[in-house]
Amino acid sequence: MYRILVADAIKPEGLTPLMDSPEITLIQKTVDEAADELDTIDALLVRSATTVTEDLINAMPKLSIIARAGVGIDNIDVEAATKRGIVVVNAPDGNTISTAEHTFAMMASLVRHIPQAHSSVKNKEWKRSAFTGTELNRKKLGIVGMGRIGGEIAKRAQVFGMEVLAFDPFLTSERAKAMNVELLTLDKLLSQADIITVHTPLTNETRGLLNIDNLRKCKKGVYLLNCARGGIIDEEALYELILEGHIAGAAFDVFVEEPPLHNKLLELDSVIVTPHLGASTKEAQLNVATQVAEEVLIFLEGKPVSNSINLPAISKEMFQKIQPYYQLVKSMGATAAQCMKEGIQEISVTYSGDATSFDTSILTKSLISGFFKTRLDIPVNEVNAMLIAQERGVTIGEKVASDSSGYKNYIAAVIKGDNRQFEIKGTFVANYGPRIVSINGFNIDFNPEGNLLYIQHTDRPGVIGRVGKILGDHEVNIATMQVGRKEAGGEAIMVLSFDKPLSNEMYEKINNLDDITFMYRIAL
Ligand SMILES: NC(=O)C1=CN([C@@H]2O[C@H](COP(=O)(O)OP(=O)(O)OC[C@H]3O[C@@H](n4cnc5c(N)ncnc54)[C@H](O)[C@@H]3O)[C@@H](O)[C@H]2O)C=CC1
Ligand SMILES: O=C(O)CCC(=O)C(=O)O
Repeated sequence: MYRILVADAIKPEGLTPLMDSPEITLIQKTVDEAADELDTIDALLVRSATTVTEDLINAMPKLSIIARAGVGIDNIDVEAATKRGIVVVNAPDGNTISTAEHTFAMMASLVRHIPQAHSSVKNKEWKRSAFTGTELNRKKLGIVGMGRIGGEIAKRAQVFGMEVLAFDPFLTSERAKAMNVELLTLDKLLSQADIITVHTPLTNETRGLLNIDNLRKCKKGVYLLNCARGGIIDEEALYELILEGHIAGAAFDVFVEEPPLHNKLLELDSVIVTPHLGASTKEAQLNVATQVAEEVLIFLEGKPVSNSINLPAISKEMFQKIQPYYQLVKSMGATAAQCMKEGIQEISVTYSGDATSFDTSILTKSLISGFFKTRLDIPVNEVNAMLIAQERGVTIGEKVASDSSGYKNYIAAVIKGDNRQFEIKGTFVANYGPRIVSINGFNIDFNPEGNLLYIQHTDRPGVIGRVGKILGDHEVNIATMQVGRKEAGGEAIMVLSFDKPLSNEMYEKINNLDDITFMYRIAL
């Protein structure tokens, strides 16, 4: 049974897949109202009203997924979530069109003074010349942040006869050409545009991206819009430059402080505002609610999500391809961790054969999480595996190789420890499952599952029999047993599996036998 806290106003129709699941209880309360039950919550759904801080995350020990019904994730401490192994998902394109349309409506309102004229007429005035506006036709629109929303605004602007300038450090010139926009530096865009609109996320790089210094480079009489996030355009600087008459006016949907109770911009007639309404349409709210509900459901079913902020995106088709290898790599990591009782410096993973036909980074993360899970008592999964390795100074390597040693697919991991190296290789055999096929150069073939005992010993007659006798004398049933060696009379290995974990007594008895070099209990 999973308990999901829906902390903000998310359209109920979109949540139907969650409501219909017998495995799920939906709790529709704010975080404050749910204070007494935060420790029971498995999943948290928010819009922008709830700030998901590290403290809130820590108050929810069972939390495994945070879903943002919208795009911006600046209200979520993603770093704190990642550290805890909590997946963060959003709804990246459900509100794109609504936000682009809202920005466009704001732009038209701004240059034609529609809100001011509206208020004036409602006040029984009839001042026509006071509200003389400017055409959009043949004006230059500067778009800062040419992503999904920026792109939709560009299309609409072109239909209105505008020339579109763009600044986006991640936009290629080919893409800019295809969109028929002129890619410029920020300074050039600022100096050429008649109207400037920002559509970046709010990050450390974009906070104050438009500030007192570079806004002075704008043409006199420029109009500015912020329908992305409060703070991308410095509010103080804008206020000052409007008072100076350098900037003609601005349209803001978003503010540093929301609601903007202490914002001086609201005192200015030439500033028009809306209360963060970009995504507030029936369509967008249904889209984002449906997207996050589906993601949460998929996640709780143990399948990879598509719109994660802190995990690589995996489509359903890709998941089908990758799924067989999940268990294999997890158990490879866990086996290595239990056979290496020392600090480690490096884990490198090599993929060959069919295992190279997709993005393997998620598998490497799974292998690393399998490794650290057995060593740490904090939740470790694909979300925080890399961070955990990095914090412990472990270097991670990933490569592909053409030689798959005769297997259809082949995954090899080498773990370098402080004193020695451990090598493990595995494959997935259709209709048969995951198999470990080599450990430290010994060929072997076993199913990495359950309670295992790995024994390295001298290849001499009677060793296997003596191990078997001790176990038989104590009524311990051996479920499976595989052996491997490099050469007759040298070192050999055996891997046994049991229905129950092997007791300390049994372990000691076998370990004390002659010819045993070393052995490890492995729980998978
Ligand atoms: N007012 C509202 O209700 C809404 C506001 N938003 C805001 O709009 C933002 C953009 O949304 P999308 O277009 O869907 O995101 P997106 O990820 O598709 O586009 C963001 C673009 O910003 C660019 N960018 C990143 N850093 C930059 C920088 N330093 N300078 C210039 N460009 C930079 C990226 O390369 C990307 O192309 C969201 O992050 C969110 O904060 C989104 C939806 C609704
Ligand atoms: O939830 C909302 O209405 C805000 C939407 C938004 O700002 C976003 O999706 O980034």
